[in-house]
Amino acid sequence: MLDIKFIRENPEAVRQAIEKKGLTLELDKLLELDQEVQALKRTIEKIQAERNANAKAAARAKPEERAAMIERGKEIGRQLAELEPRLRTLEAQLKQLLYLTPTLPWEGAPVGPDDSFNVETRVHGNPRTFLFEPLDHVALIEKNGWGDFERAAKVSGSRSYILKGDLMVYEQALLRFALDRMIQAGFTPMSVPSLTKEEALYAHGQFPAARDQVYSVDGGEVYLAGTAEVLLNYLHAGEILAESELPRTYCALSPCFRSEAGSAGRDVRGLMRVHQFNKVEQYVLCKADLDESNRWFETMLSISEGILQALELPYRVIEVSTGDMGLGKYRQVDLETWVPSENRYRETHSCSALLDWQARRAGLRYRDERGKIHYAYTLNNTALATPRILVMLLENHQNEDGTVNVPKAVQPYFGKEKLEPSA
Ligand SMILES: Nc1ncnc2c1ncn2[C@@H]1O[C@H](COS(=O)(=O)NC(=O)[C@@H](N)CO)[C@@H](O)[C@H]1O
Repeated sequence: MLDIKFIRENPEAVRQAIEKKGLTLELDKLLELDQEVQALKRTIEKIQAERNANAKAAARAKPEERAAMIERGKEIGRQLAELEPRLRTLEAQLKQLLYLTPTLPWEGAPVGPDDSFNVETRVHGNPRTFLFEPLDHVALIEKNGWGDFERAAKVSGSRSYILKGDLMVYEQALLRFALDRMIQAGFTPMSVPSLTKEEALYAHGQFPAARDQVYSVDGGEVYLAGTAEVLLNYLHAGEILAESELPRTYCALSPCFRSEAGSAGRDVRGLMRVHQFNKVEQYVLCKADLDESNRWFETMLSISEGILQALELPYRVIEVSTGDMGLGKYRQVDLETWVPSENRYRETHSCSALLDWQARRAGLRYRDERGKIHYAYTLNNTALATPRILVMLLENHQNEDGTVNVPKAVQPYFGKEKLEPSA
C-alpha cells in the first residue's frame, strides 16, 4: 500500500498508476474519506482537550461551580462515545482502500492492460533442431516409467503428479543445485512452513485481491502459501531493524500450493501447472533506496539467468507490462524457457521489486544511523521451481532412445550423466 501522505501530495501520479495498471480503485473516494478522517480526528482532539481542561478546572473549582463542570464532563464523554467508534469505522474503510493502492510502475515498464504488452528484451540460446521426432514431456515420462499421472489423479485429484525412479531423484537434485547457487550468492538458506496466517497473506499482497488462489485449512485458521515469499516477507513484520542489519537476503525451499482458480483448461496435462509444487525462492529486504533496490533486482535476475544457463536451456527475458505486473510491483521481469512441444517460451521465473508496498502492509521498518525510522524495500525472484522446469529439461535434452541428458552442472548432484528408464 502507498503512504497516504504521498497520495495527498501526488494524486495525479497515483491516478496515472491506477490507469496504467487497469485498476478500478476510486481515488477520489479515498481522498474524501481521508479528509473526513482528518477532520473527525481534529474534532475529537479538540473535544478531548476541552475534557482535560474541564477536568482540571473542576478539580480546582469552588464546590458550587463543580456540579456544572462535572455535568459538562459527562456531556463531553457522551460526545466522544459517539465520535470515537465512528472514527474507527472510517479509518478501517480508509485502510481497506489503501490496501488497493498501486505502487507506481517504473518508467521503463511497457504500458498496457495485459501480458500481450509484455516486451521481449533479450534471448539466450537457440531452440534445438531435432534430427528425430521429439517426444513431449508426458510421453517421455510414460515411455521411461518416470511418473504415474493416473495414480496421482487417483490419490490426489487433478493437477497432481507422481515422479518415479531417475526423475524423482532428478527433481531433488535440481532443487539442491538451485539452493547451492543461492548460498554461493550469499543468501541465507531457510526452510519455512507452507502453513501461513491470514495477516501474512495480506502483507504479501495475495489478499485481498487474489484470495481464490489460496487453499485454506481448518476453516480459515491457516492457509497454504503459494510461495515462500509470503512467509519470508512476514518474518520481520512489526520489527524495527537497525540499518546496519540490512539487507536481509533469504532463500527458501518450500512446497507451494495454488488452487489455480481461473486456469481451467490450461496446461491440464503433465507438470506445467499443478496444485502443489516445489520452489527455491529468492527474497531481499533492503533499505529504502532505489539504487540499492535496482542493484538487488539485477543481482537476483542474474542468479536465475545463471541457473538457466547452467541447465543449458534456451530462454528469453521479458519486461512485464503495467497491466500484467500487478498492484504492488514497481518492476517485474520474467524469464521464459523454451518448450519444444509447444514451440514457444513459457514462464519459469518471475523477478519483482515492490519498493515499500509490502513493507507498509507488513510493518517492515528499520532505524537509520540518525535514528529516523523508514519502511524497507522488498524484492523477490524465483531461483528454480519444479516440476515445471522438468518439462523444459526433459524435452530439450532428450535423446532419440528416450533417455535424457543431465546438464553438466547438475551431474554432481544427480550422480549420472543421463536419466534412464525405470525398471
Ligand atoms: N501452478 C503451478 N505449477 C507449477 N509451477 C508453478 C505454478 N505456479 C507458479 N509456478 C512456478 O513458480 C514460479 C514463480 O511463481 S510466480 O507466481 O510467478 N512468482 C512467485 O511466486 C514469486 N514469489 C517469485 O518466485 C513460476 O514462474 C513457475 O515457474
